Amino acid sequence: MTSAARRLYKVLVTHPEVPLPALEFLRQKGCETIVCENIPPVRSDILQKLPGVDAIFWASYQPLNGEVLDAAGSQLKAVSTMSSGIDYVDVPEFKRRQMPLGHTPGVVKNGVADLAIGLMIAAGRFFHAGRQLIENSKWEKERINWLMGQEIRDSVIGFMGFGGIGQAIAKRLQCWDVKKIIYHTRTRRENDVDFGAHHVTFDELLKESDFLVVACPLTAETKGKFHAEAFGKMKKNCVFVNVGRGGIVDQDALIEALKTGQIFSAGLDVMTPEPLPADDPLMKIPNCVVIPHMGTQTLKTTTEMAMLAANNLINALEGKPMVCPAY
Ligand SMILES: O=CC(=O)O
Repeated sequence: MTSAARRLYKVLVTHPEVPLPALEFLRQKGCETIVCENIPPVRSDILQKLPGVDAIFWASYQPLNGEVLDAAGSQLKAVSTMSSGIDYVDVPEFKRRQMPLGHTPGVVKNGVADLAIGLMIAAGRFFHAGRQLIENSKWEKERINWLMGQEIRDSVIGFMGFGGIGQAIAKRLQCWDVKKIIYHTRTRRENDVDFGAHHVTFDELLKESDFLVVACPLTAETKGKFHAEAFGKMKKNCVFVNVGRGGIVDQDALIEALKTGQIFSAGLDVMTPEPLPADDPLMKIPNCVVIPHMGTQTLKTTTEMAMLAANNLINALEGKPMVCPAY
């Protein structure tokens, strides 16, 4: 097909910071890109730019639902998020309309795994409490029994979820002299032997883990899964890390478990709400390390995510299956 005869697809990109290689790729493939200018994206602006587009590159955690699809119109052919988690997407509505939907799992695993290990260490070794003591001029001299943390060595590492992220963490831990790796998922992962990991029930996960890492998506099944009763079953030395989604945890119950010493400490990249207000009770707990949902925040990972989202769209526009369909 000559370039003159080639159909020019319009792609709305909802965020101006989408890495350039992805925009260049879309343009090379013959797409006109309409890039929203607001940071953070403004919904009314997105809705106003949507009519007539062929595809949507959704780089936002705002609800992606029927309103968006209606605003685009019947010529819309494909949507991809630039995220692994799609808890903000009305997937049943996409299914009902048979609208191709892509997302970007897989490529997020390395960035998130590095960060999860950082949180295991930061929470297990009281980075936040230590910093607070310095800030409050309470650095105690000549102490031995002070800020005593948990080591990863000789620990049972438990994963809630054992997909790409959990496995990337387990891979990194192979040289860490851990005692055992266990995980809970609905069904056993066939490749768990590659990581020396053992499938366990949810109760066993709670009762046996010295470090418990939440690395699963937020779904109807996982929502609020870590509640008071669950924290009550955990070991007192348990370091709880969440790189999944805040909604998987009953945050009040977590705060209580941390305050009462029911568990040892927590490291959270995700929480409720996001952004977390500075005066949230979570911020006042010394044995809790809180960081602002930055698991994928490296240039390498965000570029890979953007490229994957762009490839999802191009495939769908060319009538092929998306690289990573969300359903
Ligand atoms: O949280 C990050 C993602 O879902 O990609």
